[in-house]
Amino acid sequence: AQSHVLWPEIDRITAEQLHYARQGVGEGVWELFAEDGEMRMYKREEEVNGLVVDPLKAVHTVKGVTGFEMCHYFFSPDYRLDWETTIEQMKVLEKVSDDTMIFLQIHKRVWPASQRDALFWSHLRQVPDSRDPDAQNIWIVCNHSTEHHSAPEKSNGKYIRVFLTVALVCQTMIEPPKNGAQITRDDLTCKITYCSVVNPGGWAPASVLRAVYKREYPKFLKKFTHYVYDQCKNKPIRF
Ligand SMILES: CCCCCc1ccc(-c2ccc(S(=O)(=O)CCO)cc2)cc1CCc1ccccn1
Repeated sequence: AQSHVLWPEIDRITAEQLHYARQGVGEGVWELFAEDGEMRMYKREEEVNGLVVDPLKAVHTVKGVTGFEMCHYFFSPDYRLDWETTIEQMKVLEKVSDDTMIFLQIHKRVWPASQRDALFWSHLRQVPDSRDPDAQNIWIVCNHSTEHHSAPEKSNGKYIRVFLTVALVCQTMIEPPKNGAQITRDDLTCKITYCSVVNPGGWAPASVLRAVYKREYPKFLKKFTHYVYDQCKNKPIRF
């Protein structure tokens, strides 16, 4: 992927999002708006040109899966329609490399707003932890809006294009069994940070957008994490 024209942007945005995900929710004005078991979901209320673009940050802890497994199921197109309930269609426009693809997604219409689509590159990467060099247990998927010749903005003008930056950062914690036995899924914990900023791209009532985010994001993260647990529970562990 290093040769692709997008590579410098992918490298920069992925590094930025990793740094942003690591910032605690203590700083700044994060408002807790949803809790469910170990999941905590925060938002900041922000508007750009009168459009709601509330940044979202969720933290969650899921036992029994690794960070790689969580990021793999988030990245791979093969499973997306199993857990993403807000999309009508999904297409891989370009496979840049094994760890980088360009997606076009048509999202379900949220009445009374117009229907949206999202065009973004998606990049999966294992990151060495700068603070703990031998920690090989952090994975990130970064999704960021992009252009693409086969999905021009004005192709049919049927959908308003959203602009998004999303990061899923997952860290595997292992509680080694006392008796030196082999690691099982009971010894695994995945610490998740999910960050997203979605600019709706065109006008949508602030009240509608905030209601959608409040309803959809907790549902999405809960459904996604349960889906990955169920997919992995009877399979060999993949780090
Ligand atoms: C009037 C509504 C305008 C915004 C509609 C919209 C469009 C796109 C997105 C969205 C959200 C998450 C991703 S992802 O994390 O990369 C996973 C891959 O799909 C990509 C796109 C969101 C939303 C807002 C509605 C909504 C909120 C949470 C979840 C789903 N939908």
